[in-house]
This record gives sequence, C-alpha cells and structure tokens, in this order.
Amino acid sequence: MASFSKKERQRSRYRQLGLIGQGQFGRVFCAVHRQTGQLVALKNLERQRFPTHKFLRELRFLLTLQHENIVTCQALEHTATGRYLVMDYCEGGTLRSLLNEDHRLHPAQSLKLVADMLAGLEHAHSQGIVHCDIKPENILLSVERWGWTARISDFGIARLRQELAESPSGGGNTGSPAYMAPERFYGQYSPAADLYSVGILLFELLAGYRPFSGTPTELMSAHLNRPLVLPDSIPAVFHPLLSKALQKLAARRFSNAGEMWRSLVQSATDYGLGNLNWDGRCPQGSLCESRSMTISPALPTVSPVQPLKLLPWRSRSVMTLEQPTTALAIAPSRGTPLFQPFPERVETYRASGDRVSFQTHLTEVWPSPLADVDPPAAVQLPQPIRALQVRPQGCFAIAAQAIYLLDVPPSDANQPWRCQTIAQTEQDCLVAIEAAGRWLAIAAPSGDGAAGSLTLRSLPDGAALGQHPTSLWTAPNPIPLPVPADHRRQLLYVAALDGRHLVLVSQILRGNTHLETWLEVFNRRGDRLGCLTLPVRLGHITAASDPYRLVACDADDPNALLMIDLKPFRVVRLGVEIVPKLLAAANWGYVLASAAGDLLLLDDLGQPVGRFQGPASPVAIALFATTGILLATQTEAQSQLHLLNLKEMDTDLMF
Ligand SMILES: Nc1ncnc2c1ncn2[C@@H]1O[C@H](COP(=O)(O)OP(=O)(O)OP(=O)(O)O)[C@@H](O)[C@H]1O
Repeated sequence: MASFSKKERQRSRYRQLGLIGQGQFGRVFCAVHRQTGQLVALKNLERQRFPTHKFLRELRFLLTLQHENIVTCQALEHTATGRYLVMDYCEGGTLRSLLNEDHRLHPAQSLKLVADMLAGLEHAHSQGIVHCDIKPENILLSVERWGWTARISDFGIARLRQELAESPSGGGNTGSPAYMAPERFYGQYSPAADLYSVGILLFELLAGYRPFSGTPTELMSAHLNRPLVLPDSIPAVFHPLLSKALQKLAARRFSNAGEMWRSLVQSATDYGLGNLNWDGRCPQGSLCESRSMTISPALPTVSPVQPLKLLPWRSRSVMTLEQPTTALAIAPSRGTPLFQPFPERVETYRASGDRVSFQTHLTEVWPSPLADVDPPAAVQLPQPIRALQVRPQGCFAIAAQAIYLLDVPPSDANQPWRCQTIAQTEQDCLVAIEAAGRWLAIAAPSGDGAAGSLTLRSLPDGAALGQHPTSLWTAPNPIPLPVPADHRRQLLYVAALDGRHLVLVSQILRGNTHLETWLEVFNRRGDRLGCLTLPVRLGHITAASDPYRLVACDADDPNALLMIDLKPFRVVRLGVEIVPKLLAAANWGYVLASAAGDLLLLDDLGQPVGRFQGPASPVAIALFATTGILLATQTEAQSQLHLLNLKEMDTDLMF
C-alpha cells in the first residue's frame, strides 16, 4: 500500500490510516491528527501534476467556502516532500460508489441528498463560485444516523462568476459530458449550469439511469437537442421540477439553487414525504442560508435492487438435542488438512446455560444423525455461558462476569475435563481473546454504569495457564474508559483486530438519548490509538475475517447492514432482505439469519449471493472450514442442530 515516505511521516502532524483514493493530481489519504485525534482527508497535490497557480486557485475557493454541504479545507500541510490540502473527511465514500452498489436508495434519501447539494451550491453561488463539475464522483457522503449527508467536493475546475462575466466563453469545456448543461459545450458557465447537473443527478437517483447516454459527441447532441423524456418510474409530482431543471435554455431553469430547493421540498411534500423534517435554517442572514434536512426514523435507507429468489434448503443433517443451545463454537478438527473446504469430522463445543459439552461428529453420514466418534465430554460451570471462543489453549467459555478455560477434552472418557477460572469481574463484561490466544481484553462498565475500564492481560499457553492462581487474572490496573461529563457509555462490543490491536465499540448517551457510537482502537499495551465516531446506533456487531473490518446491524433500520472499515475509515450501508437476528463472518463473506429462519449469504463486498428458507428460530451459528455451517435452533417444541455444506447449495459463490 502506498504510504508517506519516512521523512514525510516524521514531519507530518497527521498519522495516516490508509490510502483512500487517487485523483488525477495525487493521492488522498485518510489520516488522524496526532494531538486532537480528528479524522481528516489529506489530498496530496503533486507539484509536477498540479502547478502552483492551480493549487493556489483551488485553495482560494476552498478557503472561501465553509458550509456543511461542502467538503471544506481546514488547513494546508507542507512536509519535506509534499503539500497537502487538509480536508473534512467523508467516511461514506462518493455518491458514485453508492449508485454502483446493487441497492436502491429510498426516494426520501435521494431527495435529501439532492437537497443537500442544492444547499451547498446555494452557498457557493452566493460567494460567486460556480462549481462546473457536479457529478456523483464529486459528491462525498458523511454517514448519518438515518442515511447520509451529501457534501460537494473537488472545486478543481470551479470558476468565479466574475471571471465568467469578463470572458463569457473563455472557460473551455472541461467537465463530464453526461452531466453538462447544453451551454457548457460552448464553454459557457453559470450557476444555472450547476443546477442542470443537479437535475441530471436527481433524474438518475429517481430513475436508476441518466436521461442521456452515449459517446461524448452523442451526449453533446442529446443535451443540446434531444427532448427530455421523463419515465413513469419517476413519480409524476417530480416531473415539473425535472422539466424546469433540465431546460435547454439556461434562462428557463430555476433562477437560483434556493428556488430549486423550495420546489424540491414542495414536490416531496406532495409525494407524501411530509414526515421528512425539511429544516430550512438561516443562521447568518439570507445570503448564507443553510438548509439541512433530516429523515424520519420510520423510513428505510436502502433496499436491494433485485430480491434474491429462495433456493432449496439442503440441510445435511439434523440432530435433536435435549437442552437448548446458548452458544456454539467449532474447533479446527485435528488431522484435517488446513484448506479442505468441508472436513470429514467436526468438533463442536456447545453451551446450554451453565453446561458446556464437546462432541466430534462425522460430517459425511447423510441422512442419518451425526455420528459420535471421539468420546463426548461435558462440564458444569458456575455461571451461564454467553459465548465460546476456541483458541490453541482450549475453549474459553465466557459468562457475564467470568471467563473459564476448558482444556482440550481428554481422549480417555474416564478422565475429567479440566476447567479453570481465568477472570472474574464485578460487572457484566465484554471479552475479546486474540486469535492465537496470546492475550485477552476485558471491558467492564464502572460501578455507576457511566464510564468503564479496559483490562488487558497476556495469556500463557495452556500448560502454563494451569499453574497460575486465579488472582493473577483479576485486574490490578484497569485502563479507565472515560466519557465527558453528563454522558454515559454503554459498552457494545470488543474484538481483537490483529495480534497487537483491539477495537472497543461503545454507545455514548446523554440521559437515554443516543449521541454517537465510538470505535476506539487500542494497542495491546492499552494505549488508545484513536477514536472513530459514527452517528449511527449499532445493533449486533461482528468482526469480519478481513482485519480491521466490522459488520454491524443498524439499530434504527432493521433491514440495513453496515460494513465498517477502520483503516482507512470507510462505512458502507447495505440494504438486506431480511432482518438479521444472527450474523457470522466467513472468509468469503457473511451469513445472516432471521428469526423466521431466512438465511442470507453476502459476499465479502456485501453483495447477496444466496438466500434459503432454513429452520425457524435460530439461536446460535458457527461457521467452519470454508463451506460448513452449524446452526442451532430453538422452538417451543425442540432444540436442533443443523449441519450444512454450502458447496451443496445453489449459491453464486465459487468455492
Ligand atoms: N474529503 C474526502 N473524504 C473522503 N474521501 C475522499 C475525500 N476527498 C477525496 N476522497 C476520495 O479520494 C478519491 C480521489 O479524490 P480526488 O478529489 O483527488 O480525485 P477525483 O475527484 O477522483 O478526481 P480529480 O483528479 O478530478 O480531482 C475520491 O474518489 C474519494 O473516494
């Protein structure tokens, strides 16, 4: 991966989290300010490709423009070998990437994004600046609790209205033909040309395609001469708005962005989206009018474009159990080649309340119940078990206020199954155990429930662990997890990201009101390396097999799933067809299960690749090898364990 040179790194006030893009003038990095922890985008403007006069020009525009719907420039960073614009960071990517996904935005979201763009343009135009290149690639997104905020970026070819007045056709015709107003092909720029581009974008958002397509020459001819055809798929209430925005003659379009904004609000209200909170604020007088809009919590954000058809469910084997399952884990089978897609044997750990059992099953015995080969083992623990994590030392059984380690089960059925208490806490805690079993992290709320603490401990290998007294594992020096005064922290999730880092996810509240979600990264010494914040309220969270990626349900939108990359910070919101109750990550993607038993498979980019109607009421899921799934279900009548081999199902996955 590209990175700063050593010299640059030494001098920069920012620590880079990763490369996020490459424009024609240089690379863009996601970075964090070393002192304040603020997240920024550093846009490297290479001297050879971006001459100083162009650089100063873009900088002049950016410094003039300070608006919530414009990606503003905060500072200039000069290091030994480069110069960077320090920009607001937009973790939601570009509108182009959102449009490219296989998802349809709810019309309310599309309208909100267009309203945001118009608010940003109104500000730019009021400062005498015409953007000249409005297109989805130049609209960046910040993730909000109920959708996104659009922010206009890239004022690289922007023009001052004054310059245009002095030289009305001297601007050249650079830009993107698909979004260019007719007069732009003659080099004429005006605010009305920006509004035409917004009209094309609104058309694209509502219809799913653009009004004109083809080669640049065909596009020019279409923008200039071809009449606009508004399809039935665009609700009729938006037709007058689009017809006016896409007039061939600039003088017939909206006279300014504010007028188009008001027409959009009226059309949205007529369409029945009156429950949108169209909040027209005017903080600094009419010229700097800021218009922001929030979306009602009742509306979904995204939905899949093509619902997947249900594929036949081919459970390999079903086992009826006597007790309900509360947690499930699979050990890598001894003697199984590492990359075998579906092993002959599978060793399962299953918790049922405070009882943990171990069994080995042969997977090929179809359709009869799973066969036992190694002696099963079981142990009663002092507290009910909520999670099981298998590591080289054995299986860690995690209760609300204790962690136990179950040794690898004995091969002789007469031997007892050894178990020891690793840690005990006074409050209900969250636990992460590093993949190789080298350390564990315990996050626990403080006594008053407002803040919390984090305890990190090395874990010796299994043999040495047995010789340590339990007291070694109770925390002598926990790391405080503070919150600002009057705020409250609710711990949601902790996971090891790699051998040296972990992430702690907390919801920050004031009273009972959600403020934001914190994603704090610590190293294994307990140093807090940074904190990423998200306005979204997260539900179920799991770590993906890609390091530094979390996948989470959106607690406010039951059909949305968030893929959160921490390094660099990127958040993608996907619409899913089911309301996930269980979520598990595989090395090829994700498995989601609904309470009704719908099973949805997503690939690693979040695209749906299979959907099955499985058994209802899943309670625990464990993935093994490449294609194996073990699913525990619990109905009033019975508890069952279902074994699947995805290779035998008609998914779009290539195993
Ligand atoms: N402020 C930002 N926050 C988050 N991502 C950004 C930001 N600015 C740019 N990016 C990402 O970096 C990529 C490159 O951006 P950049 O503005 O350099 O180039 P561009 O818009 O693709 O083209 P151009 O070379 O015409 O400017 C963008 O596509 C976007 O994904």
